[in-house]
Amino acid sequence: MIPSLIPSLLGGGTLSALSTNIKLDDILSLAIRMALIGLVGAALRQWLGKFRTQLYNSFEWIMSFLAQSTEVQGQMRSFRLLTADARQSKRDDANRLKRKTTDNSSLARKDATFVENVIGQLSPVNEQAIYINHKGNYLWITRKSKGYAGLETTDQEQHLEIQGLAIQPEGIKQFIIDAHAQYFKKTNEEIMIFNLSPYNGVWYAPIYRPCRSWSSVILPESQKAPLLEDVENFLSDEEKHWYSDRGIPHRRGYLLHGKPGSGKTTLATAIASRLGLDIYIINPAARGMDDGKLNKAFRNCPPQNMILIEDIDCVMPPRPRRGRDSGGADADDDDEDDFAGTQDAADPGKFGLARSTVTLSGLLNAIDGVSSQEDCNLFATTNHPDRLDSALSRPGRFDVQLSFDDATYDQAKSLYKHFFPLSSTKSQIATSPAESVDSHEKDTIILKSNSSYDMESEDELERLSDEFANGIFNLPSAWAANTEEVDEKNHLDFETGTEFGVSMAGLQGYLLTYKKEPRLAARNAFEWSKGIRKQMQEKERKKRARRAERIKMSNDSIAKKDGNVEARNEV
Ligand SMILES: Nc1ncnc2c1ncn2[C@@H]1O[C@H](COP(=O)(O)OP(=O)(O)OP(=O)(O)O)[C@@H](O)[C@H]1O
Repeated sequence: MIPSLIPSLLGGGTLSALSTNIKLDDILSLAIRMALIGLVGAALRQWLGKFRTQLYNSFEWIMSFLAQSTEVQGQMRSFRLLTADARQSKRDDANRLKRKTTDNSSLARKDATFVENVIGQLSPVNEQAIYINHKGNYLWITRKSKGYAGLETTDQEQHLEIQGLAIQPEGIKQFIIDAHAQYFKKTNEEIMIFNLSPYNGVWYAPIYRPCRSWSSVILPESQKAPLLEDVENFLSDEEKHWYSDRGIPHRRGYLLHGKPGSGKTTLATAIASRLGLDIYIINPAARGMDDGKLNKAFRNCPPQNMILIEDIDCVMPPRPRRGRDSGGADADDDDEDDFAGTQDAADPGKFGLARSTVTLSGLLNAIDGVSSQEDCNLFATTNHPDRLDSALSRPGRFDVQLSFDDATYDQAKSLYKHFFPLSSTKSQIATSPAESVDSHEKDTIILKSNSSYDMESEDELERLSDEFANGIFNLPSAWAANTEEVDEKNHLDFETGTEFGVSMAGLQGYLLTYKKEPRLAARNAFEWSKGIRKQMQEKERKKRARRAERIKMSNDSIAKKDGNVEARNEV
């Protein structure tokens, strides 16, 4: 009946009726089917489950999942390609660092990276639902934002709305579980590092880095082993219950302090690698930071991980410049420009971010306020422990403190041996059964198999490492026989008796220039350290001259004041 009415509705002529008769039937049946689907859909939609990405950065990891699922990418008809999204969804696979490509040109590598990271990682546009079939469950995902038209909104103002069918109650849940698992998936050889957005205090997508092997951190075992044990013990269930039974917040702080480039961050990374912890890095002095964002960052950091505050002294207000202001002779003005407080307030800085306004009380509150995260290790590093407020070292905040210094003679030797291991060791490790090799030591193996020099014997390695360390510390070769005496001479120039120090980072930089020439590295060490010595002496000379100048100016000004007083008295 209905089909027969249509031709007349369309104008009724015989011609049109004849030519459209079959097509109209098709169209009609299609329309009826669509109407039915619409009706069923509308009915089902009444029962849809809904999820909004507002918790635990779920916006980030679901976007990342959408960007990396080939199934979803194939279904995506409308998309946007923004660098911000690409960064967000990028999975910076640490294994890529180790991957070998047949075409080794940097252009080919760049192309491959671009294809992997950007093309094929498309993000949905706002307000347009994408329909996906995730493991047989139908889902509607809509990206929404509270931003203003035409303006790119920040992550915080955006969310995803996920809808699923009521008859598939597990659909949304399964999708969220899978998206979460993929985002936080890492291999045993990777470590996840999270950085904080200074715009809104939300954790960015993680970057993946190869684990730092325990043996590559060259510090006395008596220094690093107890620290590892302490962290491991703290994270154990037993310890957690102990704290909770006594109503004590389950937190522990570790302060690593000392000279730059001495291995503070490296040790923290090696501990995280060893215990499989993710690292959440906070830089309170970064532009855009304030107490609120700092607090939020701490709260949103998942438990059983490591929070790492780099250069914690940067939140302290700048000290008065004693030397200049009061004429004191002990001012050290070499390093006064790294405080948050010295950032130029008027300068809008990169991306219009204002200078950090994080306060000491804000930091203390974030660390151990009532609402602060528990069950986390807090690591902080500083080159200036003397600048820290005593409130920070109050018991319960940074209970474990570890001091780091410039390289010692023994460390220099060990670093040399780490760089140029014996070729025989290489074959020994390479032929051992895979399972017997500690996974954390694997990078050492890579280092060995990449080296193309030949070290003849253990004796030669010992002799060259001595030559290297003697060269660095300007010691005659005889000193190597008496290590106790050498230890006493660490950080002193043998000839002049003046202080001399070189960081492990500095030694590493030097050895990197001789990757395949162990003998040359040992032979030239003295010349290299002589250059450093000269630079240090020059720096010291300038510092003394500046001090003398300040003292003179101060004395002149006192004399002038006294002269004025005397003149007035005479008048
Ligand atoms: N003890 C060490 N053992 C092995 N490598 C080290 C050691 N100390 C420093 N290095 C090397 O030097 C570089 C810098 O080290 P790291 O960042 O850990 O120093 P840091 O003490 O945290 O410095 P800063 O105070 O300037 O942040 C790294 O590449 C690391 O490999």
